[in-house]
Amino acid sequence: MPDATDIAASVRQPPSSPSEISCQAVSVTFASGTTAVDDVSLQLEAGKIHSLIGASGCGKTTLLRSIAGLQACTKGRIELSPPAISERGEIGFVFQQPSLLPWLTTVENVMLPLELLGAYSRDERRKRATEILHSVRLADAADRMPNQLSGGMKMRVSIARALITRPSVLLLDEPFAALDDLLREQLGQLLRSLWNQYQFTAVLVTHNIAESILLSHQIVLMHDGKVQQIITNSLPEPRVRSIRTSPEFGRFYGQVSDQLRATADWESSDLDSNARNNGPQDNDELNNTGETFQ
Ligand SMILES: Nc1ncnc2c1ncn2[C@@H]1O[C@H](COP(=O)(O)OP(=O)(O)OP(=O)(O)O)[C@@H](O)[C@H]1O
Repeated sequence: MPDATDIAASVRQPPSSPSEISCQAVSVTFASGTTAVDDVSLQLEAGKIHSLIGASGCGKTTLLRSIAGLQACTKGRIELSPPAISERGEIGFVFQQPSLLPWLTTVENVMLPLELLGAYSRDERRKRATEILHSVRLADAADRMPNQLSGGMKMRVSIARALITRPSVLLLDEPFAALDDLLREQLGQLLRSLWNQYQFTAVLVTHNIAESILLSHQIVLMHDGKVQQIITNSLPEPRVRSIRTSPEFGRFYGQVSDQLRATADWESSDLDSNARNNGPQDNDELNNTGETFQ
């Protein structure tokens, strides 16, 4: 474990390049006996966005927490190359709840990780936080308290806070699940532009098929703690909104949707057969919202 001086010094270095994440035969079994992750081997390419998608309880969050080092693996190992260490702010984590400290202003919340790491002077921390607030388009809200922010603004602060240490890996656990569909889409596009600007490897847990296709380069489908399928998403860049109406998007949508349905607990006839057969381009509602798997 690096000491405090090493940590502060390392944060002052230029940000490291994005890390590749290698999960080798990883299993996580809790004391209750539940095996949440079951012999998962996975290679997540550096500098790309990867989605983990699958039904509720299939082990997505547990795998994400294991990558972050927040959850020990019972078997197997996870390697990040170049290495990234949470304690040095090299792995950013965005939770579903923004959980900002209510007694700090927006900019102070964003500065907090640097403060905890003892990195930079207070002025430099504020300068860096202000720059990131610009990137998430919240510069005007720097001095507001969290209770003066909307849900979407709070999430943008939470993302800014995760990026302030310039992590080489950004892990996001259903960050947009509590937001309405339009906001969700806007924040997805913001995540894409931040990824362009800051160049990290991202792993995004989501229940939303359209979101996983629009945002990520690789879609990892999980079922019962296992990786069921890995889909490389070759949709062109940039991922502008109009891609949602392209035949390629529809094909990927059908592929992910069919695979998830094949292992879902409920009958596929409970869902809109039009969406299943034709993908989202022929379905106004899906075009607007994206189908979610719970
Ligand atoms: N700390 C824990 N102790 C015991 N069991 C746990 C713990 N955390 C998760 N589990 C169990 O492990 C399994 C996988 O949970 P996990 O949260 O990883 O799934 P998930 O795919 O992220 O689900 P969701 O989409 O609903 O968030 C579930 O059966 C869950 O109940």
